[in-house]
Amino acid sequence: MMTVKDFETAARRRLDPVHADFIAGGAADEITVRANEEAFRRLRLLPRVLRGSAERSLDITVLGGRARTPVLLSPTAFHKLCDGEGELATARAAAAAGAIMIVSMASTVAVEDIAEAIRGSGEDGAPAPLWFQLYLQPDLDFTRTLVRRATDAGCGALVVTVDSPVRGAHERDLRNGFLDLPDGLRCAHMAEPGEGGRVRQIAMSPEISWQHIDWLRGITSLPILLKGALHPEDALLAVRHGVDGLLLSNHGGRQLDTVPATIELLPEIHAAVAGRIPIVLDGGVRRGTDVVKALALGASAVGIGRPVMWALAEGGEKGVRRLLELLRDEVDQALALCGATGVRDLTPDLVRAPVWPDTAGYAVRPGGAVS
Ligand SMILES: Cc1cc2nc3c(=O)[nH]c(=O)nc-3n(C[C@H](O)[C@H](O)[C@H](O)COP(=O)(O)O)c2cc1C
Ligand SMILES: O=C(O)C(=O)c1ccccc1
Repeated sequence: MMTVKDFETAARRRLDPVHADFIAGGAADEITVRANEEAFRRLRLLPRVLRGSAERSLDITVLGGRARTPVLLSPTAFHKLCDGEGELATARAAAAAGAIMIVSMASTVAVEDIAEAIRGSGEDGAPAPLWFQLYLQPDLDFTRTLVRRATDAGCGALVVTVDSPVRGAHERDLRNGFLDLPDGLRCAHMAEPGEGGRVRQIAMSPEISWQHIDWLRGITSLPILLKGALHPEDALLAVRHGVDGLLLSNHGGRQLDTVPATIELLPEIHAAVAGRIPIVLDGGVRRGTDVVKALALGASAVGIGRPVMWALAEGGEKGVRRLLELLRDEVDQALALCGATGVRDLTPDLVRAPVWPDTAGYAVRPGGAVS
């Protein structure tokens, strides 16, 4: 396994095709799924030379969380579809790599058990942080309980997904009839306590509004990241509502199809928040050079979704370890070739974009410069 692509190919061979489609698929025509990767490919790196970059560090600190790599694990549902150990395997691999892992609300292992599995396993006895992803539920008492569970388990931040007032139209799943988890698997956070307890469905609720963010702000002192706000006006509103960070994400093209690639939106969002809160970006990150481009354009870290699922399917905990290691090596090599010693040296002038409008008819503006 030398590249992320190798994991994708290997996972396809191992997974039930219905599950492979669930992972790879997106909404409707999957235009945004493809756009995320294509947009990274269109950008070009313009390196500096002779800057003496022998000593390099990939360490980052974001929202008080320290990690040994700028690549974090975006929240993805149902890891037990890929490996019997599910999220326990993923979390062990993330801890070994010093990577931040965002536990999905739709995980097949409970956050308490995930936290327990990595306790004391980091290099200095402290693994990189776990964050918890939340779909705000109209049942606020239930939501409050989940927030408390994540907090008590030691999670360092809450990631609130706001791009899902309704579920995206996953046409592959509809055609395949993949509507529910196989027997024996369940969403650990949605089960009522006790054997044979009722398992709730995660509600995607169109009634969720900024008032709910204010409510959440009032019940927790954990940092809150908003995941899935794409419009610069919403980024500004996030700052005004006391949100601590943005996870700039189009859900890997799984919600509204035809939204822009996240890397194309980054300069605009970066300009809008003007350094007041950190931005993490996900969507289409497959190479170390993608990571470097996103960091250069203002992201504090990047997330990966599908690659983690593929690596888990290919080789369980070991697979995810290898994935994180290879991405780390690629980022390190790209840093060296850019004449950078760390994330701080990555600046927007290192990224060049076509100046002509792309086929969608809008211009890419690296660094937020108005063209
Ligand atoms: C199989 C799968 C499950 C996902 N589950 C969740 C989820 O439970 N919550 C969430 O906020 N995002 C979820 N996402 C979106 C990811 O967090 C992330 O935004 C996206 O996968 C990033 O794009 P990438 O797959 O191109 O790296 C999921 C994505 C995939 C592929
Ligand atoms: O598939 C997804 O992208 C996703 O976010 C999700 C949410 C809840 C359950 C399963 C998947």
